[in-house]
Amino acid sequence: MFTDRLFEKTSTIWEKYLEHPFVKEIGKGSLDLDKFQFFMEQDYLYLIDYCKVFALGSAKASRLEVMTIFSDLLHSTLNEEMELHRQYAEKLGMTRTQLENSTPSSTLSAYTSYMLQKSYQGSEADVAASVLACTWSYNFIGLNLAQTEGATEHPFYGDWINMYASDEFSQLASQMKQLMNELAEEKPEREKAELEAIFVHCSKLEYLFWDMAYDKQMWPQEISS
Ligand SMILES: Cc1ncc(C[n+]2csc(CCO)c2C)c(N)n1
Repeated sequence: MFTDRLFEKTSTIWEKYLEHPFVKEIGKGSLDLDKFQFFMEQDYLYLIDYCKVFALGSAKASRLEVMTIFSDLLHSTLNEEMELHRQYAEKLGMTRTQLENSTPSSTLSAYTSYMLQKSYQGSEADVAASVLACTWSYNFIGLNLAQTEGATEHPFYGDWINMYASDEFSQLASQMKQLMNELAEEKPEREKAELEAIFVHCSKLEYLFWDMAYDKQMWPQEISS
C-alpha cells in the first residue's frame, strides 16, 4: 500500500519524534509548563490554518464521500482538538482571545505556508498528503506515550495523551491513510513521488515543530520587532 511506502520512507524521522525531549517529557509528566503553553499557543494558530487546508480538501473533492471526510475532519478539529487547546489555555490562565492572537513563530509559518501552498495549488491527493503526516504522527505518538506507566493518568498531561491515543483519533488517522491509499492508487509514479515528497517534507516540519516548542523559538530577537 502507498502508506506503507510513506512510512518506510519516514521511519527514521518518526522514531526521532519518540526520542524528542518535548515528547518524552510529556510522557514522563515532567515537561515545563511554559514550554507546553508556548506549544499550545503556536499549535492553536497551526490548527486554524490546518482547518483551511481541510476546507480546501472539501472544495477540491471529486466525490461527495471525499468531501464528507474532509468536512468531518474540519468539524472535529474546530470542535474537539481545538477545544482541548481552549481548555488547556483556561487552566494556564489564558483567554481565548490571547490564544487566537499569539504571534506566529518562523517554524509555524514555514509549516502552514507549505501546507496551504501545496493545497491551494494541487489536487485533493496533494491535500491528503499535506495533512497525513500530522494526523497520523500524533496518533502514533499518542499511542506510544499511552504505553508509558501512569502517563494517561497524569493530572495535567493525561488529557493530551488520551486525546491523541483515543479510538476516535485512531479512526481519524486510519481514515486519512485509507483516503491517501485510494487517491494515490491510480496515479502514475511521477505523481506518487510528488505525494511522497510532500509527506516527507511535512514529517520533517513536524520534527521542527517539537524543536521549536522545546526551545520556545521565535524569530531572532534582533529582527523580531
Ligand atoms: C503541529 C501539529 N501537528 C499535528 C497535530 C495533530 N492534528 C492536527 S489536525 C488533526 C486531525 C484532527 O483534528 C490532528 C491529529 C497538531 N495538533 N499539531
